[in-house]
Amino acid sequence: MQLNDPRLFRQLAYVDGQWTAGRRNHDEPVLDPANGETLGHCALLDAEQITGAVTAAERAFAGWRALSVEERGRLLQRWYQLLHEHREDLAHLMTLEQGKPLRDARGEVDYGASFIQWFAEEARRAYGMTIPSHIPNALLGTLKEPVGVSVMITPWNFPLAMITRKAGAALAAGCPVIVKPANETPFTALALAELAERAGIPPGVFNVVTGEPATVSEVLCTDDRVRSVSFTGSTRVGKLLIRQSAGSVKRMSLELGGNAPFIVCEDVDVDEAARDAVAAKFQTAGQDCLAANRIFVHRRIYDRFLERFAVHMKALRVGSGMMEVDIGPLIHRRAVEAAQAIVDDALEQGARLVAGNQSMAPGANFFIPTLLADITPAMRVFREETFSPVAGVCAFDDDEAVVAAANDTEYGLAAYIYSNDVKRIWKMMRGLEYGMVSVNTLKMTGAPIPFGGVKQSGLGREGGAQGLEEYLDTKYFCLGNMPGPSGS
Ligand SMILES: NC(=O)c1ccc[n+]([C@@H]2O[C@H](COP(=O)([O-])OP(=O)(O)OC[C@H]3O[C@@H](n4cnc5c(N)ncnc54)[C@H](O)[C@@H]3O)[C@@H](O)[C@H]2O)c1
Ligand SMILES: N[C@@H](CC=O)C(=O)O
Repeated sequence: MQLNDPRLFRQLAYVDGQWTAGRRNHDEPVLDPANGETLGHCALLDAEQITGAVTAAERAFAGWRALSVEERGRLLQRWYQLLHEHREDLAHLMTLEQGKPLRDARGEVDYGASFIQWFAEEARRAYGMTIPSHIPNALLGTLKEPVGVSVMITPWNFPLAMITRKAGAALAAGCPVIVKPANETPFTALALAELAERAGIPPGVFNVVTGEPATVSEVLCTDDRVRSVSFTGSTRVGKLLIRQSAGSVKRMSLELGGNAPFIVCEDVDVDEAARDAVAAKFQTAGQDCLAANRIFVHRRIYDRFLERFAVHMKALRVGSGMMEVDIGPLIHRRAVEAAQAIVDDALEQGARLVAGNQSMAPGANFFIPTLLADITPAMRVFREETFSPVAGVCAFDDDEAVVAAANDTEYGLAAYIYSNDVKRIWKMMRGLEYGMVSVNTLKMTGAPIPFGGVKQSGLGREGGAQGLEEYLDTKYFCLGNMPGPSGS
């Protein structure tokens, strides 16, 4: 692997400041999704080694929480700077293991780094409060304290930002962290560990464990010393982690699947809306929790929208992320088969194939952008998060009906509205059962905003002031029998 700094390519787990192999060198290959070649191996730690990571984090907790916010902030700022200095290497590692175009990978390094900087500053504002006393001669108030050892289980689609959005907050709050990245994309996470070490983050404070997912989660979610579990991934695995963590009643933050509606009203510029819908659908090859999954278009502009959508979609270049492309490979062959099954199901049930010819795919893991018109709620493309470059579009006539159709899902992460009528936008926005609604723009995320969903899309928020709260407990205090006036 050609990196400017070869030491960023780590194949061992990082526990208590030590690069750690699996017992008997137990490991598994990590493949380049663009060509199936082996990039390297990730260590498979056993249950005892995972427990060792909890012990290390628990040991490191006292020292880390005792640092002033300025000292923790300085270390995090140094980590942030190192991410920028090594932006090109991090982006290369990410493209190789995840497949996304290099341009997008660079964007993710910037996006991911921004969370570290944000939380390094935001930790200064972890204010408690004083409470006007109802008890004579007492002083009442609250303090914010770090929750303790925090576990982060993250997906392969955003191998860097899904870690830093959690770890930036937890570390800033004073919590030690154990990250379990997806086995498809461990190298970006391990490079983050290398840079955390160089930034001076002490041993045991930032750990990256790799292993068989079910074993790792079982050990971490059932260990009493782990006080918080933050997970980004599928709703299926999220539910499993809730069950595993129930026995020890942990704090849980869950960023789960989405099934985003993209609603286009008839008063918009049709070409611009179609261009944005294409971008919202095909970002990260459709493997994005914010991807427009169901596109609802007012009947008056339906045909023209489909025509413009197809034009913009066909302009997307598909190929290895190392080349000048817009869409890289899907993460593995199973994802290609799943996308094809969703297309087949829709066609069998009467959807219209407007564009998309899978015979043009440049390799086994690639899926050619596909446009299906006239989709209905009976189809999988409507009900499921497709997580692939398959776009499903249908027409609507009435605002109330389209909001009801958009809400007809167990998910509630993000929704999009395109219109120029402010009263109509407001009414729709209030009616949509989603954690995030983006109006006339695709760009809605960033470090200062509370990212998260409702319904089965998750619990809690990441980013913004709310993101820090996920790693803080509120301690109430009552100082009784104090001199002086009370209740003021
Ligand atoms: N809401 C968000 O912010 C957000 C962001 C990114 C991805 N996602 C969601 O993530 C999903 C895609 O990611 P994915 O395929 O990596 O999800 P996934 O649930 O399969 O995997 C996520 C993580 O869980 C681990 N895991 C898998 N099976 C497990 C098991 N049986 N026990 C314990 N851990 C297990 C994986 O190794 C990985 O680290 C999509 O549903 C997407 O919407 C959500
Ligand atoms: N695109 C999302 C991640 C979802 O997959 C983000 O911006 O955080």
